[in-house]
Amino acid sequence: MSTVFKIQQLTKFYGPIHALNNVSIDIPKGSIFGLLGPNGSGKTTMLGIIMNITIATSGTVLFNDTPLTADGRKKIGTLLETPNFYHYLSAYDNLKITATIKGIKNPDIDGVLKQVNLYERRFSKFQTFSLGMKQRLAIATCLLGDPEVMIFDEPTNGLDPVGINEIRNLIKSLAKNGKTIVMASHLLDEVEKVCTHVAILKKGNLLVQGGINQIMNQDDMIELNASNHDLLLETVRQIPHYIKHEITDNGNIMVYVKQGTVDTEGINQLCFKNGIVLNTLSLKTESLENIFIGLTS
Ligand SMILES: Nc1ncnc2c1ncn2[C@@H]1O[C@H](COP(=O)(O)OP(=O)(O)OP(=O)(O)O)[C@@H](O)[C@H]1O
Repeated sequence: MSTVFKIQQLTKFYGPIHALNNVSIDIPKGSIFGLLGPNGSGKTTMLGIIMNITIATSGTVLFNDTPLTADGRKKIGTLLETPNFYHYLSAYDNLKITATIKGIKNPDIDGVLKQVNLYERRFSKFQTFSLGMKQRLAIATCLLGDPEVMIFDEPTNGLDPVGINEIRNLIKSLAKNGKTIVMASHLLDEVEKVCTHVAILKKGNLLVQGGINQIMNQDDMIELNASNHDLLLETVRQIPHYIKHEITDNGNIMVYVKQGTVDTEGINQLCFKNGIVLNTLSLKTESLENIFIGLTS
């Protein structure tokens, strides 16, 4: 996978505030790249530097292996804040005006409206749109110049679950059609469901980056319980590839085994051989939220 953005040793000071500390990130072509971090961790600063809006104190950003030029900038669509739309004009007319302001010649407005699934409503007034539709129209403005990369800051901010789902599906379909998406988000569940790659920042430091599967590639967990709790506690240590166990809030036993080795049938047989009848046996996966909290707390 080639790299769209190569961010190298980026450092940013705002006066005494150290917003980014020697951060290096590779953003692969075709990825949906989630930039995560608690408030004030440097996400917006990072996006600003990528877009040449904010000047780095030191470090470099390469776009397709070269420093970002005005021509390169045209290949990047950004949605860092919600654009102003005319409430009494249609989706079509709003996009026509945006294209004129952006100096885009012969914009494919119909094509863009189809991509964001608003073509059927192209002649409806903006004020009749749901929040999700308004945000899809905002994303449509980024698509007007047919960018290679799209950068979003909190793209589902303020949307209800239906709107969030609409944007999630749209982002996935844009990536399927070859766009690279970079998005800053607080919503870990959203990132887990949408992103192919993530980087986690904390106080300007990069904690982890990589493919979502690689980052989520934690040990397997099995939740167990039986009426003979004490005997079960002794037995769990005999489970092949046992690492550790914890007691959960509801009194079950969470057993961690080496990733990819879990054998639920074997665990059931082992318990039964030891005179234990399990009343709970379920395979669990670590959520990105748990990993994030573990890394940032
Ligand atoms: N223009 C500025 N002047 C001074 N300090 C700034 C400026 N912009 C950001 N900062 C500081 O830099 C640090 C990183 O801020 P940044 O907005 O990049 O983080 P963030 O992860 O995007 O936060 P949030 O999730 O709250 O938007 C914070 O301490 C912030 O207060």
